[in-house]
Amino acid sequence: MPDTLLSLSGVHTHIGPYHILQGVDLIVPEGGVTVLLGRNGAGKTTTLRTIIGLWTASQGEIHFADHNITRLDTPAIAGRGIAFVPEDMGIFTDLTVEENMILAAANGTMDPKRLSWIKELFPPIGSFWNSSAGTLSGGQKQMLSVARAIIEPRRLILIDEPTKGLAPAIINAMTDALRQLKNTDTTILLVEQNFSMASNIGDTVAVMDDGRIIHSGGMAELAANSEMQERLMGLSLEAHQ
Ligand SMILES: Nc1ncnc2c1ncn2[C@@H]1O[C@H](COP(=O)(O)OP(=O)(O)OP(=O)(O)O)[C@@H](O)[C@H]1O
Repeated sequence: MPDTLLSLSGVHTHIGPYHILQGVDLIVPEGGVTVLLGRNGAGKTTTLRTIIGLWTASQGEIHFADHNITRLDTPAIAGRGIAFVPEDMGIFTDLTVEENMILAAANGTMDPKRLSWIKELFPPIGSFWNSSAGTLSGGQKQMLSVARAIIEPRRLILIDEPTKGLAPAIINAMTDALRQLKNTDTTILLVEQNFSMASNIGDTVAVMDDGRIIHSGGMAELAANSEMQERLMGLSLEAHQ
C-alpha cells in the first residue's frame, strides 16, 4: 500500500451563503494518479480550490505529507510542493510562452535540464517559445498551463479538466505527458469528465456528488464494472462515445 500524501477529512466549504462541500473525505496515495469524477456542480473544482487554499474549509482538516495545511494561505501551501492547474488555465495571453514560463519559476530562473524535459514532454512549448501565448490553440494553452505548474519539482499537482474541449489527438498527447509526469514521482489529483481518459491514466478514483465523496477505490475496478459506473454517475454512455 502506498503512503497517503494528501487527505481530507470531513471537509466543509462555504462560498458566501452556499454550503458547497458537505463533509469531503478523500485520500490521495503518494505516487499515482487519483481521478475525481462527478457530474457538473458536484463540487470537484471547489475541492481543488479548498486544497490549495483559494477557499478555506469551514470545518474538517486537510493534511499534506503529515502536515495540517487546512488554515495555511495559498502561497504557503504552494511552498510545500503543491501546484494547481485551474480549469481556465491561468496563463497570461499577452505574454510570450517564455515569459509565462519565467513567471512560473521560483525567482524567475528556470532549471535548464528541467526545461528541456518539459519541452520533450510538450513539444509546442519549444516550437512556440517566442510566440504570444494568446495565439496558441486550446490544446497548446493547456500544455503551457501544465508546463508552468511543473517548472519547479512538485510533490502533488492538482489539475482541473485538462482535456475539456480538446480534440482526441491532443487528449492522447496530454494523457501521455501526464503518464510520464507520474513516472517522475509527482502525484496527480485530476478532475476529469472524460471517462476513457480518466480510466486510462487513473490508479485510484473518487466520485463526488452533492459536495460529498460517494465512492472511492481502484480505477481498474470501476472501469471493469459498467453497472457500478452507471449507478455512480451514468458514466457508461460517455465511456462508449
Ligand atoms: N464562486 C461561487 N459562488 C457561488 N457558488 C459557487 C461558486 N463556485 C462554485 N459554486 C457552486 O458550487 C457548486 C459546486 O461547483 P464546482 O465548480 O465545485 O463543481 P464541479 O464539480 O467542479 O462542476 P463543473 O464540472 O461544472 O466545474 C455548484 O453548484 C456551483 O454553482
